Formats: sequence, C-alpha cells, structure tokens
Amino acid sequence: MNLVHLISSYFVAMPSFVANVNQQTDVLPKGVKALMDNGLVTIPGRYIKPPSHRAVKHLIVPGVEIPVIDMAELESDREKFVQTLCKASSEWGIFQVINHGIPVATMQGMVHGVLELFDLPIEEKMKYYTEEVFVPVRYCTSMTPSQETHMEWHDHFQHYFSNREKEHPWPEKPACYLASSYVSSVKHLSQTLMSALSEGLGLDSNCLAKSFGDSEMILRSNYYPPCPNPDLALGMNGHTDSGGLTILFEDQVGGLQARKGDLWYDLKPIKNAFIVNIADQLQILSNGKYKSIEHRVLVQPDQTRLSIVAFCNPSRDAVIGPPARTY
Ligand SMILES: O=C(O)CCC(=O)C(=O)O
Ligand SMILES: [Fe+2]
Repeated sequence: MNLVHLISSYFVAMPSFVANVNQQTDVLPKGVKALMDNGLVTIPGRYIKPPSHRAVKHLIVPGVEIPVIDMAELESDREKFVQTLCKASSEWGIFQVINHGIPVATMQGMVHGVLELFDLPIEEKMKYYTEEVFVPVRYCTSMTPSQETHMEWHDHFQHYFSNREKEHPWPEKPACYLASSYVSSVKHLSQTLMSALSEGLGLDSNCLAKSFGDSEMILRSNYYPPCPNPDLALGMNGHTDSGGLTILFEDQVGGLQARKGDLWYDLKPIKNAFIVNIADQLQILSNGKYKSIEHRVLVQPDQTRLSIVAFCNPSRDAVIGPPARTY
C-alpha cells in the first residue's frame, strides 16, 4: 500500500470526517473545474472513493473497439444494417456510429460552445446551479452532491426538453453556445436508429417510437478536468442509463469504460463517430433482447475530457413494457 492509498483508507475509515463535509449544506459545491482553477493539488476527501469502488487495473481490457454501425449501409442494404445493429445491441448494448451524416462543423461548433460555457465565470454558472433534473437548464457537479458521500469528478450542464416546450430558454452567455442544430441532428439520428431497432425485433418500424409516446430529451455535457489523484476518484460511477437510447459524442481523451461480467472494457475514442448505448427502458421494451450496458468514466491526471450526451427518452407518462410480439 503506497502513501496515497494509506491516506485515502484513512479518510474512508473516518465516517465522521465525511459526514462533516456533507453537513456543510450551506456551502454549495461549485464544481471540480473551480477547484482545479484554484490550484488544487490533492483531491478533497469527499472525492476519494472507498477502495472497493475504485478502478482495478487487472480487470480493465484496454483499447477496445466496440461494434461499428455504418449508417451508409442503411441505404445500400437495409436488411444487413438492421441485422448488424440488432447483433450489436444484443451482444454489447453499445456501439459506435459512423457516416451518420451530421456535419463535422456542427459537432465542432457544439464542442466549442460547450467549452466556452464551462469557461464562464463561476458566478455566471452558479445562476443555473440546481439538483433538479426536469428543469430547462441545470449546472451541477457530480450527480446530487447534497446526498452523496463520495462525489464524482465532473461538472455538467444539462437541458431538459419536454415535449410541451415551444422554445427552449438557452443560456444567453456565451454567444457561441448554439446547441439547437446539434439537438435536432441528434434527434433525427435517434429516430432513424429506433426505426431499425424496431425492425430488428420483427416489429413495424414505428412500433418503438409509438411506445415512447411524445419522446423527450435530456442533453448533458460532462466536463472532467484533470484529477490530481486519478486512481482514487471516478469521473462517473458505474451505472446504466435509465432512459431509451443514449447518443454520446466525446473528444479524443478517453476514459469511458463498459462492463461485461467482471471486466471493464476501455473504449477507444473514434474521431467524429457517435457512441450509442441502449438504456433501461429500451431493454424492457425489447423484452431483454437489447442490453442496457453498465458504463463508467475514469479521469486523467493531465487532461480535461468532454462528453456531450443526448438521452432520448420515452415520454415521462409512457407506460413501458415489452410489445406482445417479442414475448
Ligand atoms: O462521459 C461519458 O463518456 C459518459 C457519460 C455518461 O455515461 C452519462 O452522462 O450518463
Ligand atoms: Fe451514462
């Protein structure tokens, strides 16, 4: 056990210390970027994961390429496309999508805007600070800091688009944050994938969309600054996504891992591709055929990582169950 591990086990074994930190409810955590901007050199105790929750090196499979879904094949051979998509969704529940038709300029513009958004002065970002999920604009750090003993090493901006919304109240600053064309492109991609996923279950192409009802979307941008003690922390804990279909765009830094059995597969970032994963409600709608895969994020000692995640979800009042023909 090295010194850092020794120190961390000390903190983990000191529940009164942890409780003390969390009792400071009057002090809102402003985020990990703010900590790093202020010259932090060692992570605070509340970011140190207990040893049983940390990444274990020998259980990580490095540099894994998940199945590739080539959207160009949709035109040339729809049947083969559906088969490949169905196999990837059943065996992995996560795949990369290439030739998706979303212009590189739209993706780069989105990344630029999001980086500027996180670069706003902390007072500006704190105007949006909330732990509520179903609000048009949310800035927060970790997931629900007031309830967490061990926090995650990321900050995020999140938008909830209800299907009743007419015009989304985007933050006024920065002027270059223009996310609406990115959102509509990603929504279109999700609809195309959902039709093919429906067909993969032997159903009409609009069947899954019908079950989703007036679908909703949450757009979440995750900012993972460098972490001084990356082995003690996690950018995001292992979880499955609770919604329908998740469409993720990441930079080239890496850190996203997907779990199969006891092993964590370290996913190699692919330039300008999207990573798509099946979430819980699509697993249910497919009667378990498509898998909602557990995933997590590791942090880096010297690099900031950004991911932009669109959760394409059923309507909040949709009743979800497997369609009769998939029993
Ligand atoms: O940042 C990532 O790559 C994963 C993010 C994620 O899993 C999430 O926001 O649910
Ligand atoms: Fe996720």
